[in-house]
Amino acid sequence: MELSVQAKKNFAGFTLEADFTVSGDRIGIFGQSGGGKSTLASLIAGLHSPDAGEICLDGHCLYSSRRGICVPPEKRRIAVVFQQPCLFPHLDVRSNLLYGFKRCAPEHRTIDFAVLTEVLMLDGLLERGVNNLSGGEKQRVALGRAVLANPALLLMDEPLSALDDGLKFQIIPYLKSVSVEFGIPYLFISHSLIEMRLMVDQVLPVERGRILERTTPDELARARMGYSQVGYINLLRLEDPRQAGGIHAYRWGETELFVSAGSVESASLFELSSKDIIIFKKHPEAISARNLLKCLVVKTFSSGNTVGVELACGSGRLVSEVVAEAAEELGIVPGCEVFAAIKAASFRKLE
Ligand SMILES: Nc1ncnc2c1ncn2[C@@H]1O[C@H](COP(=O)(O)OP(=O)(O)OP(=O)(O)O)[C@@H](O)[C@H]1O
Repeated sequence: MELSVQAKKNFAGFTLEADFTVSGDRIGIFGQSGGGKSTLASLIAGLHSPDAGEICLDGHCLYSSRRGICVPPEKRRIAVVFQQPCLFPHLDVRSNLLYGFKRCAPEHRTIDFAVLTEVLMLDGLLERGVNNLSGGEKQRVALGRAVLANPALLLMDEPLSALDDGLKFQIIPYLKSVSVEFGIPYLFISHSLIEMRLMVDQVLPVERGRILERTTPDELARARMGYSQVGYINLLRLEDPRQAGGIHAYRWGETELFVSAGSVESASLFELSSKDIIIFKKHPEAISARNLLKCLVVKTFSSGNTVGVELACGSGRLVSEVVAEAAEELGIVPGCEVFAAIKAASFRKLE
């Protein structure tokens, strides 16, 4: 997918100015509340018109003030999924889904209904009224309906914000798999950096109506580390859990990690803040932290007043954070060996 936007939109007290071209299948628009993300999305989808400019998707002009073009929303082949799933309350799941087909020109009706409902795990719910669904199930129906329209672009505006963490991280694999399975590129809008890192390959940060330089979600997380109270969030998929005393032991590549949260049932995604990893230059004799990992410093980077230290622990990577003076005093430079201590309680289970 290639999207180019040169557009200006003025509201009283707010101006959005966008000038970018992106290509790729999983693109994020990230920024704090009020920055202009939804305004940008509405210009792309055609829900609002720019004051001036040009918007093109895959070489087709959707809007051009100069050429007097403004393709109506239903003709843009852009499906939108909002924060709150807007389903028809009087229709069951099947009829809500099939509404997507109706929005689709016959020549584009190529998405296989049975395959889609299987990918989204909706096949057991088709006869159910949508009022009897959980929030996550409703959002999967909204997504299915959008996908059945076989759009050239799926535009998701904060689709996970209304869900609690457990559901959110369960839904993310569905969101990604429909894109892969049916070859539908998406633009994913969120103010959550973790969602960005799990959902997209490239990010356009939006700040006070301006679109900043494109980056990767991980680079963005590193750049913001020193300015964030939560630091850089390491995302670890831990596997093969087992009970170990009162806590749990998980396999992380070649390493075993001890974690207070969790269960013995299945692999899970955990977060671990860069602030919760303590670096020792020498082996500490006796510490209370349950995890002590021998690591190699791969890279260091600055962010605010802190230094990010990228550590290789076998095939796994972690980012720790130390104040600049500590990094200098300890001589933490790429290539040196260190020990990383992590308390079992520092891991937070996401799914
Ligand atoms: N129709 C409108 N009329 C007037 N002002 C508007 C309109 N739509 C948005 N705005 C203003 O434009 C600014 C950007 O809003 P927008 O919804 O695009 O931000 P956002 O980044 O999506 O925020 P959030 O994450 O809170 O949804 C805000 O100051 C908002 O009040």
